[in-house]
Amino acid sequence: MVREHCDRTTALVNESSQLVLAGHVEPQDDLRAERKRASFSSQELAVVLNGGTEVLQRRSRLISQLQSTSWGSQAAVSQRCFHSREQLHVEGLVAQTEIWKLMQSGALSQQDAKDMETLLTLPGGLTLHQYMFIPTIETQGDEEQQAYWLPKARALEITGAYAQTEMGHGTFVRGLETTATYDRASEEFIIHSPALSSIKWWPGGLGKTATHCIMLARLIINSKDHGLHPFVMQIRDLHTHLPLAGVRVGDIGPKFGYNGVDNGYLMLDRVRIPRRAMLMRHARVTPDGHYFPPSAENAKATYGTMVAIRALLVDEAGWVLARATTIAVRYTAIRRQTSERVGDKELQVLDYQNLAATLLPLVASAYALIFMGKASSDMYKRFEQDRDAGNLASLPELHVLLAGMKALSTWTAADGIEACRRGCGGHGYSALSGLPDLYASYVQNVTLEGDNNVMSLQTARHLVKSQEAVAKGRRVEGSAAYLQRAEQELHRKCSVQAPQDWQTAEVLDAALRHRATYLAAEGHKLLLRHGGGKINFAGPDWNGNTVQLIHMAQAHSQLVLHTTFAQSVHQADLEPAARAALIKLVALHGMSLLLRDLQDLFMDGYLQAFQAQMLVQRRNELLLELRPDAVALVDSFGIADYQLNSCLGRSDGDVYRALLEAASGQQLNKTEEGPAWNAVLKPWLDPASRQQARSKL
Ligand SMILES: CCCCCCCCCCCCCCCCCC(=O)SCCNC(=O)CCNC(=O)[C@H](O)C(C)(C)COP(=O)(O)OP(=O)(O)OC[C@H]1O[C@@H](n2cnc3c(N)ncnc32)[C@H](O)[C@@H]1OP(=O)(O)O
Ligand SMILES: Cc1cc2nc3c(=O)[nH]c(=O)nc-3n(C[C@H](O)[C@H](O)[C@H](O)COP(=O)(O)OP(=O)(O)OC[C@H]3O[C@@H](n4cnc5c(N)ncnc54)[C@H](O)[C@@H]3O)c2cc1C
Repeated sequence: MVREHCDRTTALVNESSQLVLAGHVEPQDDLRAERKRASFSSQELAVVLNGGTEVLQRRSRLISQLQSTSWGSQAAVSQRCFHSREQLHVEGLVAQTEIWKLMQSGALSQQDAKDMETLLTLPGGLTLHQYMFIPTIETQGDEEQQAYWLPKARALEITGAYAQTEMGHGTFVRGLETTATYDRASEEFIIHSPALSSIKWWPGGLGKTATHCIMLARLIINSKDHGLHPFVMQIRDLHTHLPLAGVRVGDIGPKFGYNGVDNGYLMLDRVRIPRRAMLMRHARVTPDGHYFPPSAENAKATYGTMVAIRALLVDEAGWVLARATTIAVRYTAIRRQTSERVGDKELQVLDYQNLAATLLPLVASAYALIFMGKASSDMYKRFEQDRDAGNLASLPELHVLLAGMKALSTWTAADGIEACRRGCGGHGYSALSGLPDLYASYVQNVTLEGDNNVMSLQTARHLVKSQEAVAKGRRVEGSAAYLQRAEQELHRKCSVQAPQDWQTAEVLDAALRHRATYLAAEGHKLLLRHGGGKINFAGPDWNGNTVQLIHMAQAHSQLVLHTTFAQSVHQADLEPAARAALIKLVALHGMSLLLRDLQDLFMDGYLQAFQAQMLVQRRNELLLELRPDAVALVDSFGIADYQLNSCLGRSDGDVYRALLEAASGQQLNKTEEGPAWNAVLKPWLDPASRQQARSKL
């Protein structure tokens, strides 16, 4: 029936094709023309961005494999937006367990399995098992504990969640309330939720999937509180999947998006777990109740899994924004709207300056974040190697860099998806565009794994401390090392004399560096003034100035992001035409960052009005120069139609046919009269039924 309906509508469209206006252009022709006029080869750039031809080939192989399954077929993927929470939950788990099976049989490597899940973009109840439960045991369990838990977790004999956040506290980790009281007589911990606010609330997979969790609880021995520690805790029976005695567990209900995942709650009534359930790589409790705390440099070891995930989130942000911009740029290149006279060729909406000024800087941000993601994961890998050799010296720098970058990257990606959606007009509001779901399931990233404001304030704390160190004549290393020259920097003025000057890397770097230095110096001064010459990192001095401090951290992270982008393009193995386009993109990125907060550069007289006008002029010229490469730039992300799952973003540009087919094929169109006809509409609208009803009165 659905198929018939679809065929009929398509036939109608074909029949009426002789009636089209003279200026009509087929969308596919528009995309073909866009590709023809690009200045570089998107295939070659895609190889560089994705890390080699093998990566791209491997990905297409994985997509073919997915398409040959019932759970990963194109039809299954495109039907997802019509499904209920329960369906999505089961579908997510089917896909994850099937992928797990392939991995265990040796048909997929661990990396293949992760990539397959990314391609499928169907999060499930096992995501936290992979990304937080297993890694926490790997990094915080001792050898014996790893040998006991990891084989079971990897074989999926148990499944885990990461239970840290509680109803009353997510941000303030030190304030969590669940207790783990040691009972020396039985050599057990008693895990208990002492208040409503202490109920674990939010952990992914905890609601209906997990049999176990990493339980973050305060360790109490002989009434002494030793603060937060991780425990591996069983919550469900392995035969029946029912909660164990003393455990109340469930799903927290529908969310803004991400609804296939069973984020859960967990309430514990004095549940006993063995002493060796406490992960003891860093801190230990002996059978007779002696506590050995972690060494000073491992003091923040309990926070380790969060740092790892923040690195992943930075890596993910650029690719998510790449998906959104691919959809929006391709669509706005085929979408034509308005001509002076009816019947003339209408303009591609991407040629309106307002759209180019929205979308092209977002394309630049996606590139910047992809390069930043690579740099962050390289940095994290180096830290892992050092950590495994017992050296944690790089953790403080890694934490402050990733905290600020997690905030900047997820804010940029989330806001960018929504801007892409709006840029697509009415069709952007349709779920068939792929953008509403992408936004709804992505925007959580500005909150989870450390709310972005809070993360920015961690970076701000470090910047203020660095300013303090410089003032006291101490050296500052790492990403804030530029503050070493704050004194000289604050006397500098912008050197721009002509619009073209804004294009040079030195000028843009200098302006972004000046802005970050100025804001750090101002933030430092502000806190000194409020503290009467002393800096307080808590209390009213700090809490009453967080707007300025967050802004300061953002300026710092933007500087790091931009310089990493510029350096990465400089070092990348690119053909000359692609390099030329990317150099322009780097410039657009820097200019867009400056234009967003231009007032900062006026505050201390760094910039003059004529220089600001030149910046706007040069940015506008750059939009025109980059416009012919817009489609090639998004094609270069190399994102397959399968993964885009969007009627608007499809690579052949056949958008309108795709919309019609997807709309007419859906469940609500299963019957011509619609599901409400018989019971609801018919008694009102059908004259015979009305007559019958009246005669019964
Ligand atoms: C194509 C690629 C795509 C790949 C696909 C990948 C897809 C990704 C998939 C990922 C799936 C995972 C989904 C994740 C789901 C969400 C899970 C959660 O939310 S779980 C729940 C997540 N929950 C959260 O994130 C909670 C957020 N809250 C917190 O993290 C903390 O409470 C706090 C950091 C805000 C404060 O902590 P507090 O203890 O009060 O600390 P103070 O402020 O007093 O500062 C004292 C000192 O400590 C220092 N320091 C601090 N942290 C760290 C660290 N980590 N380390 C080192 N140091 C650290 C700090 O710098 C300072 O140093 P100094 O200045 O003295 O030298
Ligand atoms: C989809 C999703 C999945 C999640 N998955 C997990 C999981 O698997 N495991 C888990 O343990 N947790 C999980 N969480 C919880 C998540 O980590 C927390 O929601 C997050 O850390 C924010 O904490 P909160 O909710 O307490 O926000 P709050 O801290 O209550 O934030 C409320 C507001 O107050 C502001 N604020 C709070 N403190 C400060 C401060 N010190 N300074 C300035 N502003 C402040 C914030 O910026 C925010 O605007 C998940 C959350 C979501 C949304």
